[in-house]
Amino acid sequence: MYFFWLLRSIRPEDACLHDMTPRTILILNLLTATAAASATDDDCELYLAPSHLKDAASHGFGLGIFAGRPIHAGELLVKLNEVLIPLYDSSTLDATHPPLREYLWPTLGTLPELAVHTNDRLKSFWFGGGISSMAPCTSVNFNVQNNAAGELAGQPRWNLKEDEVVPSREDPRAGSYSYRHNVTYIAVRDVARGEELVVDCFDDNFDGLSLIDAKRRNAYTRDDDGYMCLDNVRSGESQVPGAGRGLLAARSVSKGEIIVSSPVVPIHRRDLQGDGAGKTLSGINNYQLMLNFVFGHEDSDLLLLPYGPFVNFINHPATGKKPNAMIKWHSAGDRETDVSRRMQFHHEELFQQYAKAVAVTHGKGLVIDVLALEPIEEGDEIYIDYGEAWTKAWNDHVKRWQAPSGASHYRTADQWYNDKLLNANPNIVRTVDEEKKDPYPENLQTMCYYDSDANVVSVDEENHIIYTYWDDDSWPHECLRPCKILERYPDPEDETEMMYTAEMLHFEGESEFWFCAIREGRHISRGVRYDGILILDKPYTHDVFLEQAFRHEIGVPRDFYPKTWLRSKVRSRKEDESVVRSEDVGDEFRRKKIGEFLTKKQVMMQENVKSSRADL
Ligand SMILES: C[S@@+](CC[C@H](N)C(=O)[O-])C[C@H]1O[C@@H](n2cnc3c(N)ncnc32)[C@H](O)[C@@H]1O
Repeated sequence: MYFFWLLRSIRPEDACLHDMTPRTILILNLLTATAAASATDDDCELYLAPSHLKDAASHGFGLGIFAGRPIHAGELLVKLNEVLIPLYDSSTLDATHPPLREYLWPTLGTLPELAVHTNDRLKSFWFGGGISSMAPCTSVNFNVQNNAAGELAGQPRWNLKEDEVVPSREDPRAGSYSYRHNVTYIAVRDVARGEELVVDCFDDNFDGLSLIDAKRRNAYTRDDDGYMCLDNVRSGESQVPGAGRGLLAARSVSKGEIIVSSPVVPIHRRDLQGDGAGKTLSGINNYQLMLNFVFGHEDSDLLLLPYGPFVNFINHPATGKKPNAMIKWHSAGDRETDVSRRMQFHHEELFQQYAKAVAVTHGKGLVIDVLALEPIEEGDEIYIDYGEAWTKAWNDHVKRWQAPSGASHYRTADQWYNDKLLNANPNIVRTVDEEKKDPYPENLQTMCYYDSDANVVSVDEENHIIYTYWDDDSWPHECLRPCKILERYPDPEDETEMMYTAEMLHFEGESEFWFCAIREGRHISRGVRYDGILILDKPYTHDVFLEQAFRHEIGVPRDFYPKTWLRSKVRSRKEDESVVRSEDVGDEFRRKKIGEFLTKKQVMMQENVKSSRADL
């Protein structure tokens, strides 16, 4: 049963992983960790370099992530463990299709527990730097797969490692960074040294054949154009009290050395603002949490989101401490390059464009370098100066902060699970009758996975339609909805386990066209196992939705932004005809088409719902 819990998010099509138990995966992880340790000093475990695939397959642009040593099937790429930034109710992103849209993933399917927080479940996304954003994706011939919050590799489902990373709701830091991290990938087959990482997605445009071609190419070496080793850093708990995670040096770095580099994706400031439609962005400054992770300047509407590995972890130093690093634009120097236009990763011509045009330019990368300002020892945290505007905003925020009512008792669902794991009998969910005597905290609700394809098995004496859906081979993880637990009884096949009867409930404002909408009648599921029931935060109750949560971009020095990007300059000058506009950028520079953001099954389900409603 426990094994099933761990494996439940593996889809049937992922045949190679199907054959592996979590135990096998764990053993493989241990074995491969040893292999990694024995790599020679010259080897860089993982590196960035111009992507062969994006060049060959007309599929995106710029840099890719490469294996500097062989990676074995089942190995978890723990090193590249990224912060997960959620975006909620982001209907504007759909309408304008900014470049950022191509770096986002749907929460439904992979992380439905994030989607259930908001009204519009199809408009909530997650962003992760590193592999999630840089690796090309394909539905065939991929070599790594998202580890969906740690489930595949036998890690705890709830991706909080240390409880103290989450601030108390009484603290002004509440909701100011993502509490979710540990976005990792697992190798689904052996990956050769020098091979580019390619992730699993539902994009059919890219058949993966070029991957075979790319595998034949020689591995890059440190001297090659665009090679950037990722071994200098790792993520870990920040040394700034209460600041969450931070970027730590994994080896000593000399003054003047480039610690890590990252491409950035341009975003228009309005794309992180609320459109007034949803409840999500109702705070004092009305911004998505993502604002706290982007670079920007108060005189510009152009924001830059770093999407390379590790860079989203960099903090501002604690009061009284100095930054030991700074960002600068990447420079390839005067070297002649034979890297093609598509593979080029730093398009300085964007400096000649207006902010408005840059913000809608798909596929032309810019790269920043993080430069050491002083010698940095292994284990030291790497800090950059977030700038005066940020520091003032932060200090004002701390002064203004008033803990919301009930803050001292507040626990997120993740924390609640962590507490619960410490107690006996963790696998019991309370029935409605038990809840009357022993309620769950007010901000939490019971939610059940639900299969809209479930078959009616009977109608009970009160005319309730009874469905059963539990099927170990096809985990119905697309649909998650509030439910109440009517009864609990021992599993007839294994008396040590419990089964549940649950009634599915409606979401507030649920659309009848949603493919997870409940069909007619009361929907009561029998035979639900513990794995099918989650205790989750009620919509809009999580710290990330706090009205007064801190929101401010990371400030760049004024001279870091070219004049064309600054608001005052644009206003005071007529548009220059020689300035390149976004229309000049062809479609071939788009990163990837993740199109509908729904899985194929979800699209089919949605169409079925619509056509069956139309027939009525
Ligand atoms: C780009 S993120 C850095 C990564 C972040 N620490 C995390 O765990 O996701 C920026 C956020 O980190 C926190 N932070 C960074 N430097 C800080 C500092 N000196 N003091 C307090 N909070 C800080 C703030 O919440 C800020 O909005």
